[in-house]
Amino acid sequence: MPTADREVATGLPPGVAAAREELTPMLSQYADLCAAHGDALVLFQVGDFYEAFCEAAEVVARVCEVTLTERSDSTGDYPMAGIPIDNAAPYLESLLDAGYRVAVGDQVEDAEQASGLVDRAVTEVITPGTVVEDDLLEAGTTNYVAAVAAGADASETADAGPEAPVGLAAVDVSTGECLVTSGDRDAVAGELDRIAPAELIAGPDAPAFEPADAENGWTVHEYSPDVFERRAATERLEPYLPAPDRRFEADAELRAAGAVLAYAEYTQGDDGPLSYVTRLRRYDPRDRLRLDAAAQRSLELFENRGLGASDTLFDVLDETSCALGRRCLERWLRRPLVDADAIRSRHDAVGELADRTLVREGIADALAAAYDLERLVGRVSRGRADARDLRSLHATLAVVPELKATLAGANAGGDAGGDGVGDGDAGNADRPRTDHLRDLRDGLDELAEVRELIDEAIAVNPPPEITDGGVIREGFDDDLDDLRATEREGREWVADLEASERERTGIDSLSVGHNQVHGYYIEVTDANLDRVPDDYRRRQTLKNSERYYTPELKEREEEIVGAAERADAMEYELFADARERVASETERIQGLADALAELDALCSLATVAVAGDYVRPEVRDDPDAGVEIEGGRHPVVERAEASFVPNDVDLPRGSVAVVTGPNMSGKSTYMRAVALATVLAQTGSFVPAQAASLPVFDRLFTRVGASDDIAGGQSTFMREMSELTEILHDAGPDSLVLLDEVGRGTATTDGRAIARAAAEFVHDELGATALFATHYHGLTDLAEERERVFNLHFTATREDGDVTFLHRVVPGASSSSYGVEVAELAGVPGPVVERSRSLVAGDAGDESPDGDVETGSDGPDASNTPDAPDASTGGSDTPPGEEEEPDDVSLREFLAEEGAGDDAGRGDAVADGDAPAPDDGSNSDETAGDGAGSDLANELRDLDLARMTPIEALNALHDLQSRLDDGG
Ligand SMILES: Nc1ncnc2c1ncn2[C@@H]1O[C@H](COP(=O)(O)OP(=O)(O)OP(=O)(O)O)[C@@H](O)[C@H]1O
Repeated sequence: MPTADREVATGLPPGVAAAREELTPMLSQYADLCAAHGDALVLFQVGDFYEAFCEAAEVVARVCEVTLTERSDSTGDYPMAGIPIDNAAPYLESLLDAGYRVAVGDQVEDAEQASGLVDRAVTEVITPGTVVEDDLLEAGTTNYVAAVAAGADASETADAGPEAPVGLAAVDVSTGECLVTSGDRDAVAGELDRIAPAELIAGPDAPAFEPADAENGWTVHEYSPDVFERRAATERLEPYLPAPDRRFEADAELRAAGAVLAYAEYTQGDDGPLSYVTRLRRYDPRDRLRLDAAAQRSLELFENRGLGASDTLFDVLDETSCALGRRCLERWLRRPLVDADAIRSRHDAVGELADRTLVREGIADALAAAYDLERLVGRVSRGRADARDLRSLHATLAVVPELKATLAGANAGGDAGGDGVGDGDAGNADRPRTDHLRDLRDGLDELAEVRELIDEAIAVNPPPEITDGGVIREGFDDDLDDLRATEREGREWVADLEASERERTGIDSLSVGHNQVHGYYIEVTDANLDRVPDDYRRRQTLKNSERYYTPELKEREEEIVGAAERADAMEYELFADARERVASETERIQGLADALAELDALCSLATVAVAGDYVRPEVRDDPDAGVEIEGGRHPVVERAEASFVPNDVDLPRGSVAVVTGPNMSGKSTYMRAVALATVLAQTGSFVPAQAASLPVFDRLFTRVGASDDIAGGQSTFMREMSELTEILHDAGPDSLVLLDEVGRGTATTDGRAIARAAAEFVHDELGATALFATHYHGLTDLAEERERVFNLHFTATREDGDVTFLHRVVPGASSSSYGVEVAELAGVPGPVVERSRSLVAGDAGDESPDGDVETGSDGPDASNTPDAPDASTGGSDTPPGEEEEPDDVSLREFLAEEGAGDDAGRGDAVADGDAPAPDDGSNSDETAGDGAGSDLANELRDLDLARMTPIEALNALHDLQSRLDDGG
């Protein structure tokens, strides 16, 4: 979240306020704008610069790193700082990053035409959530401002608790997209996480919503509470949709929608309704797979947390050709579907595009020429588009006939063979294969009249300015052509003048020129002045020459200048008129933008499916359907791992798979791969597997190891527990739950008890389908006690002390965590590793022999699969919570963790395998040795590792180790 630079208040700078009586007219105008925009920093146009004065100037100078100058006038001396208008974007970005809203005070009349002070007005308030400038917006992303509002009985809402309805509305001011929904506090919090607005304005009685990720979250801004009033909101919405009070289910929705549009209008210069906001889409969060911020983060959908490969799922999926498609794909991935037919329909289209290589490539090539239609049409209807924008719009419209033809080819082609992908362009039947693509093709609006209008009206390579002429194409308007012809002929006449005057006067060095101040002139050197004709009038005297004009030249000049000026003005009018005519088709252009975006997103999914060898999942909407995947892979990790090992998944509905195995063996990767397959399938994508049959889940929960906050100690555990709380409250039979190392943020005994109780609750009470990775091997005996709990584990082999991870999942429970080996692999110093080994040996006795653990006597019982749930497990015999963990296990836990990094070591499991650890006290003393060693052992025992940060623990360990080396 931007750090608001709040040392100096926005609005009227104190220095300007103090001198209010003595201000010059210009500063007085500045003061008025500041006073009217008390929540913003006003940038005030003075010629080619945006200026700020007094304390505001100091802010601009500091934040934008520009020079602070001093201005003197009748007001006195005061600071001033400015940024160039031509290159304002980076400076505006710095101000936004520093937490400011910027009110742009533009000159709104031509300085040359103004009699006296130039009129200025705030034309736009730039805020993080409402920027529309391309330079400040990332291509292909959405940028929302959102509003949250309480319902009609607002005064009661604050006390009404978390169940009271909250309205949420979000608008992307650059494209006009507007979403409206409502739900209880938790549902709205989840939606906010998903929408990820850049800015949030909250109604007077709305609950406070904090972003889950403070770094990338939204800025909360205060805004006038009046706009949240029911009547004000209704009036605000009327220009956007008829009878708004009847269109919204919840009163809170109406208020949120009215408020967010009030704010959006305010930031766009308060010029009335935003004509390009043509659709307010109401939706119910339950119509989409609910993925809260924790799930989005832990599955690394959009943000890489540096735990594995460097990409995100979105990076893997994004093969889009244009910004429209990229934004659409992002929306899809943030909001996967829950309607099985809609999912299948997307799969149909992806399948067809995957099969038709030439068609797919043709579409991708065509779309690569498409500009960001949504943002273009936004600029057109805001009256901000220039001639180049209209040309970009034309280039994008020109793509449509080509796309239609290409798609016609797709539909005319035959079936290339089942659900396999990338089978080529075989066959020639003339029946459309998928309704989805056929509908898309039929819906592509060519907007031929708009395309023709732009083509006829706008010059092919227009200049950036629309006021200086050159933007209207010749032949579009006869009057304009006449004026341009007059101008051209005049210039040609002037061009010929030099030769004719030389001939007439006999002065070979005579020249004809032009400058801004004096216009056209005839220049004669002093040596030839005696030959100057009588009709020459002196215009200017230079050092060695004189400049003249003739009455005819003057007349011609006036003709040229007059024609040029009138032509420029006329061009502007013609341009504005053309722009308005295009703007009147905003809704159709937005419809086309939607279709192009969808086509691009589908093509992207198809390209990824072919390149990544994905398969179309069977989507089952019967309530008993479970997850069945053959040869499943993790779509992101497989790109970084040259030899990724595919694994099968057989997770019946409502079952809980307890996944054990060594550190680094692939447990988390496996569990995430299952969740990602669900997300991909419900997004409409194929999945990385040989075969997959998947149910439609309505919510996906993740609670993944407390590994990302190493200094957090207690608070990390608190967060872990509050995430767990949410799952245990909200998950149900249609939820998929991933629990990864629940309980590891606290002391082993407590953690283990919590893990077990949570697993039991998920199974007994929630009936959710769950994967539960743990190093608490005792949990595996749940499989014996609960009908739908079964064990899976990951294998490793150990030869000559070297551990090899096979990354292969097999039924049954695991025996060892290999925490010490992982610590060694990670480079923990030899003496510490050796000492750990001897401690492990002391604990485990002879029960964890070296060698292949997969098939050894302490290996898992392969029969304990969902098909054979009654088989025995390899888990501990002692129920968790009842067994006192030997104290030195905590040391090993720490060693493994420190050594293997965040995702690796969870060493508690070393003593937690099949073989129960020997009883505590005596063993610890024994392994620690006599004398100094036993003192050290006592000190070790007394360390309260659960309350230490890893760094503190490492220091303590280092100290003990040095004393051991020194003989105590
Ligand atoms: N199926 C696989 N094929 C190849 N490599 C894999 C596979 N699964 C995981 N890996 C590799 O092993 C690493 C560790 O995997 P992962 O984090 O899933 O292990 P883990 O068992 O959850 O570890 P820990 O218990 O220490 O958290 C991954 O980063 C990846 O590089």
